[in-house]
Amino acid sequence: MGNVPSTVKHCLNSPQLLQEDYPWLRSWLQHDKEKSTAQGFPEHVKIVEVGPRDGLQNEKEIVPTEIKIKFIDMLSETGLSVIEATSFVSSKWVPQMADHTDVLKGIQRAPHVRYPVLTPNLQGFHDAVDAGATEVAVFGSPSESFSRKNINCSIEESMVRFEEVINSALEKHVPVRGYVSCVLGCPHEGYMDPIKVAEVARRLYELGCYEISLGDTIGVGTPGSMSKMLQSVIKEVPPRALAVHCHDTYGQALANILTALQMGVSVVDSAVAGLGGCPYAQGSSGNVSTEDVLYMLHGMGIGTGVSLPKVVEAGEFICTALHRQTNSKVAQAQSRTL
Ligand SMILES: CC(C)(COP(=O)([O-])OP(=O)([O-])OC[C@H]1O[C@@H](n2cnc3c(N)ncnc32)[C@H](O)[C@@H]1OP(=O)([O-])[O-])[C@@H](O)C(=O)NCCC(=O)NCCSC(=O)C[C@@](C)(O)CC(=O)[O-]
Repeated sequence: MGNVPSTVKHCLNSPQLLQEDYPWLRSWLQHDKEKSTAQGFPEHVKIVEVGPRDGLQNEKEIVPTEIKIKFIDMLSETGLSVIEATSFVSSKWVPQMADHTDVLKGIQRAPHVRYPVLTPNLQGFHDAVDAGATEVAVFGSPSESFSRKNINCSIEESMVRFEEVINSALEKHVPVRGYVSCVLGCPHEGYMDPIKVAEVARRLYELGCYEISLGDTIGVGTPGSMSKMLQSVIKEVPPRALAVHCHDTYGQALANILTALQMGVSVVDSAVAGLGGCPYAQGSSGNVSTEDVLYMLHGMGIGTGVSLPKVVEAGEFICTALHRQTNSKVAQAQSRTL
């Protein structure tokens, strides 16, 4: 094994799926004849790619619209089934998303891909539908302070707005996803009571959101706090309707995701190259990188339908455009190895 690059040595027990990503690994990989999905984990995980929205919304320099469009078009070729494209929020609040209509109209929609967009209120919802959105997401928080800082209203006011959006959306047969931010900690209030998290998740679910994404917005969670929070949320919302959305500020994201998968969650939000951060959550770093999530899942024999090499390519494209190094460990390892 002397000539085997160190990044590859780590893969020696990895199963079939990782070999499909990287045929050049095949000669080094031990062939495990048995079905190698790790026990207690789902066989398939849906990845929700949030790079074009959560990944870019906090970028100081405005990313040209054509770069965003090309980025999304590249992601559409990777096998991803959901790519969050942009957000219909106030351009005074988030200037980076001001080109939402042009982005949504400019992308080449692949038939197997859904392109949800964020809509905090009815104005955003109507603008989104006029621009061609066929799926939207509302975003709330169990933290009163974060709600006011992020969407300029109290939790109760936000629920009224979300109900309006959800009712209008359902009338038009537009599915709505619900985010709950700061589920493992808030930049303003610190510890978040899992009961409060569960309450907001339940309300969004009861209002008609088909899926609730639980966001560790500032990436402070650990497998312990993730497990405690999920135990509480699962009492109110079934795990099949839950997703986890982990930022990687403290390097805990993959461990937190693994914990969620063991508890029955099978939808994971991530951003190519680990881009991202919330403009109203100081100190938050990027999302967990899609490349790293795919590498872990495929290495465990869990299917995603997504091509890791194509995602790495999309990551290289956007990092070049942003004049930035990737945050993905897998992409970094690839560039050292190849
Ligand atoms: C929610 C608002 C719009 C309320 O903004 P507001 O200022 O309170 O709204 P308002 O109703 O008082 O209206 C004031 C002005 O905003 C306009 N306005 C009103 N609504 C819209 C709209 N939808 N789109 C465009 N413009 C809008 C409205 O037309 C008016 O314009 P003016 O008359 O002054 O010219 C504002 O606070 C906002 O845009 N916030 C930005 C929130 C945001 O995008 N945050 C980041 C995403 S959330 C996140 O990152 C967390 C998440 C989801 O990723 C999960 C995680 O990581 O954990």
